[in-house]
Amino acid sequence: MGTRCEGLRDSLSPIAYYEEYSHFRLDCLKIDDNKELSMSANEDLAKERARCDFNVSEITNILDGGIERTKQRKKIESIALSNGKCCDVTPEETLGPKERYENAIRKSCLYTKIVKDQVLTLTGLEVLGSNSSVLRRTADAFFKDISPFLLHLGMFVPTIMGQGTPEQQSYWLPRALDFQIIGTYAQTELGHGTFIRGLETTATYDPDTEEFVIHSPRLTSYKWWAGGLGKTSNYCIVVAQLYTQGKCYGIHPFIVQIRDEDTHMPLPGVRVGEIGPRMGFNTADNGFLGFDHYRIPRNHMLMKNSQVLKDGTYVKVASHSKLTYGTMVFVRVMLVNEVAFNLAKAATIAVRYSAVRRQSEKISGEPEPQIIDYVTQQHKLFVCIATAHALQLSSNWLWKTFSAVLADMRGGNTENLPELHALSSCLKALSTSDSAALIEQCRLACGGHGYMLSSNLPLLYSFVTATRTYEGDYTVLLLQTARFLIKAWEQAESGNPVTPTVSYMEEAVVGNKYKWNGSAEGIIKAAYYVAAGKISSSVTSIRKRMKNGKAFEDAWELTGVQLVAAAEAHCRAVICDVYRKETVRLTANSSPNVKTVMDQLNMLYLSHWALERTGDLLRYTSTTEDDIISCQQRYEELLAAIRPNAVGLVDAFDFPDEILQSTLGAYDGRVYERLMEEALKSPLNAEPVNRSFHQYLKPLMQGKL
Ligand SMILES: CCCCCCCC/C=C\CCCCCCCCCC(=O)SCCNC(=O)CCNC(=O)[C@H](O)C(C)(C)COP(=O)(O)OP(=O)(O)OC[C@H]1O[C@@H](n2cnc3c(N)ncnc32)[C@H](O)[C@@H]1OP(=O)(O)O
Ligand SMILES: Cc1cc2nc3c(=O)[nH]c(=O)nc-3n(C[C@H](O)[C@H](O)[C@H](O)COP(=O)(O)OP(=O)(O)OC[C@H]3O[C@@H](n4cnc5c(N)ncnc54)[C@H](O)[C@@H]3O)c2cc1C
Repeated sequence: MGTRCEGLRDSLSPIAYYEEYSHFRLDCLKIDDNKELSMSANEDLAKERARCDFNVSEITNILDGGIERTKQRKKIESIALSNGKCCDVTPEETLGPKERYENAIRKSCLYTKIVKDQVLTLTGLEVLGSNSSVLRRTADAFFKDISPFLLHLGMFVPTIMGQGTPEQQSYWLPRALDFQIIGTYAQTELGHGTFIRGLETTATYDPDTEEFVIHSPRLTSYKWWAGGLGKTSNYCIVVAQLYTQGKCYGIHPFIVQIRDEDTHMPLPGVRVGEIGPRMGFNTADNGFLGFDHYRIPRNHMLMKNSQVLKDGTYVKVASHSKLTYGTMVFVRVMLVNEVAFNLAKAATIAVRYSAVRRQSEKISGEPEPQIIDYVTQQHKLFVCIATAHALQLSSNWLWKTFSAVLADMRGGNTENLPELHALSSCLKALSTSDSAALIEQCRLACGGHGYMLSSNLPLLYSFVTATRTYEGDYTVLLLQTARFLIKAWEQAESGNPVTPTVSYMEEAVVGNKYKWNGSAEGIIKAAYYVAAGKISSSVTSIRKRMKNGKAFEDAWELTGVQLVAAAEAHCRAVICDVYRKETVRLTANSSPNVKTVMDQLNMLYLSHWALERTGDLLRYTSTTEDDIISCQQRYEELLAAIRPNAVGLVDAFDFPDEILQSTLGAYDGRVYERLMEEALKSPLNAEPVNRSFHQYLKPLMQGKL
């Protein structure tokens, strides 16, 4: 579909290509076969690029984290994409489930080999650290859906790094990084996903043989969901309840071999398979796994945070009881980046398409406008670009926070872990929820063609909507943040110091109402006051319920709706704040027009959320109706100001066509030609008459059924 993919079939024009594969003439489709489908780029998009008034690559560099990082990313992308083998001649989505999986494995091996042979030599292990988002982004040129290797690199390897002792790491990591073994992360069970203390798989230590006995006592204890588990992995991290010397010590991670390294057959005592079709992730062989008194060596328990000695003595090493949850915190941090990237893709597709698509008449008899010229379309799309920026910059900031807390923890200081947990939980919840909703908005903004799988918007949605659930459900994670906020509020009330991300509480506990001021800083402050107001209301409700005789747990449960809203408001204020500060910092030395357009996007995001939350502003601050009216007016002015630069802004995300994989979003804007080219690849078009005609239709139509 992209330029390099076309190279695969360079010698054939689209029509000749179709005829070659379809065995019948295109006149059946009433296309004049003397005319080639247009190969030239769309003129409207060319005009959009000509009118863009800022230097596109400057914004690309900002989003990448600097010019050197852009160069590095482009180098990695060009290595991976240069051989053209990433493309499928037959669209992935037209294959049956088995063929899709096999094709995904073929491409995963191909991509892995490119990474091992060419990318690693360039970057070293950095490719799995600060460059992992580049690796992830480039992988999308190979997979429209998900690679079965995602969990290997995304969770298996990070768990060994985060939970293994140095000896365990030096044994397992070289094998895993060289793909001599492939693993996944099997935590969730049929019966429990959220409440991990309730997991039922057991790991019982037997000092006589110095082994753990892994067992699934009942159906609900079967592991369920792990990506790459069904058919691909031969090892996995199993999270199980640890029993030793007759006592249960709670859940712990174990490395478990599930398949023979040579034959790939499941080992005796292991029952493993794939869980069946799902809304997305259909190339990721998500699996189930059960154990029948299956034995593993003692040193296969990951022992960085706690150990079982040879005689069965349990030793707690870690200074914080939740360090075993470390991989989840890491992945939540990574996911903010992941969804920012997917939203940027959707925005690129929808904005480019909206510049190409013409529909209706603004003024009777006048030429049909580009749909991007409707203010309602701008309202749907520009917030998507702004949110992609907001989440990308918040994700960089969160990554820095995560790295700092990790460094502290290496020195034994876990003081900042609760704040990191609260932040990563709410940022994961909001970023995934916002991105899923906005990707769907992009699909709707593309009308009927957005519904085509070849637009790539449905697949992007089905992937991103899952991120709202996995790695901690939206509501559940916001309730975790709420626990932290309520405690912080009580600290602030009693005059004790609070941590940086909740320092706004110190001023807000006094109870004054904030007077609205429409500047960026004013909106951010108002957002913090809304958060404080909601936290305060939640505290009041809990206290009232307890005064009326409820236990704390019941009062908390009954206040759940308010608590989720409070955590949401807190997180929104943090995103607004970080997005503003990072925009100002990162554009300090930018050219004036880049500064202006980045500021406009930032103001658009802030005004958008102020308008979305007018009820809250009226309730928790001294905002008046006139303030809301002027905010609305400013918002509409921003839509108009951003409009000429919209295509430039999505070009700045710098997605090669191979990564976008979209008929609607390709750089040259040949939307209609690409839609037809893809339609012609449908297996149903491979023959002029389908056999069902003879088998069913004809007998029905002739009354012979
Ligand atoms: C070829 C391909 C190339 C690809 C390139 C690869 C690059 C990879 C890059 C990135 C992509 C990554 C993609 C990965 C895909 C992942 C797929 C999905 C995987 C999964 O879903 S795995 C399963 C995840 N499961 C969950 O998240 C479960 C959610 N539940 C929980 O986390 C917990 O049960 C709970 C937090 C809800 C509750 O825990 P519980 O023990 O019951 O605790 P509480 O009693 O509620 O709280 C006690 C106390 O502890 C605090 N606390 C809880 N959790 C943490 C924590 N993690 N850290 C610190 N503190 C924690 C809690 O707040 C309480 O504190 P308090 O008492 O209030 O002070
Ligand atoms: C595509 C995909 C891939 C996945 N990959 C993996 C993987 O590789 N490895 C792995 O181990 N797992 C994986 N999972 C599982 C995933 O982590 C869980 O599904 C997720 O954590 C949610 O848990 P659950 O399914 O038990 O939902 P539930 O907890 O049953 O949630 C159902 C509803 O109940 C609500 N709820 C639950 N508890 C509470 C509460 N305390 N308070 C208020 N409301 C509550 C939730 O908000 C939700 O609305 C994957 C899931 C998906 C969809």
